[in-house]
Amino acid sequence: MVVPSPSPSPADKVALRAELRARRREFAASLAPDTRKALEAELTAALEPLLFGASVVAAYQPMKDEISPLGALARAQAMGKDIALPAFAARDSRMTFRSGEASEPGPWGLLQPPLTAPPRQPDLVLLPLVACDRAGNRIGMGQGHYDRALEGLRPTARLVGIGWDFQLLEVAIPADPWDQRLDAFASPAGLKEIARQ
Ligand SMILES: Nc1nc2c(c(=O)[nH]1)N(C=O)[C@@H](CNc1ccc(C(=O)N[C@@H](CCC(=O)O)C(=O)O)cc1)CN2
Ligand SMILES: Nc1ncnc2c1ncn2[C@@H]1O[C@H](COP(=O)(O)OP(=O)(O)OP(=O)(O)O)[C@@H](O)[C@H]1O
Repeated sequence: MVVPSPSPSPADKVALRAELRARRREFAASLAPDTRKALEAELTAALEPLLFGASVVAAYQPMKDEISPLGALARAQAMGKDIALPAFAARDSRMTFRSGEASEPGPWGLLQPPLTAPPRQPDLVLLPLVACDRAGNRIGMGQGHYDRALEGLRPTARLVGIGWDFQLLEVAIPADPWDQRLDAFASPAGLKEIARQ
């Protein structure tokens, strides 16, 4: 008898993270620079309508395999919005969002605003991700940085996961109790709103 496969168990989150990180690495390595630029421009276009309604837009300094949200951030800045980026005092400290240029090396290998820059409460957060599913469950880098930082921002902040098209999975991602669900996923293919359950 063929038994339909159940949704993945929590252990599968670890396996999915490893698998999708590998896919992200291979995909990014396969992109010619012009192709990558064109895909990132499509992402900016997909995000633009969301920027108008926001006051404070948070994004991230991309790692080499991640799609860049910096085009959208530049658009937001040109519209006169406040922009913010993640910052950490130390590897084990809580992530905060701060305004200012990503000018200082951070403890996780990413440039960040100086810790003297003012903290911000974004109402639109563009989140990096390894993968997400159609219900808005997200797999990140596995440190819980966003889950913790976003706790206090709900329900006002809109959470939009950002990725290459294939990072939106058809399989369900097992949700942990602390996981913050996404409101939408944006990629070069466009913006997909997540239906509220
Ligand atoms: N571009 C980007 N910025 C981000 C995140 C992210 O996923 N992507 N984060 C999401 O929460 C936060 C930072 N969290 C991170 C958690 C783990 C690793 C990490 O494991 N990086 C390396 C190892 C480098 C190291 O250990 O110093 C790796 O890729 O293996 C990086 C960032 C905030 N900023
Ligand atoms: N709100 C929270 N309070 C306390 N611990 C938390 C909270 N959110 C996450 N954690 C801890 O962080 C760890 C990693 O969580 P998870 O695997 O969901 O990270 P992630 O969403 O993939 O990573 P990131 O947000 O950094 O990209 C979990 O083991 C959990 O114990």
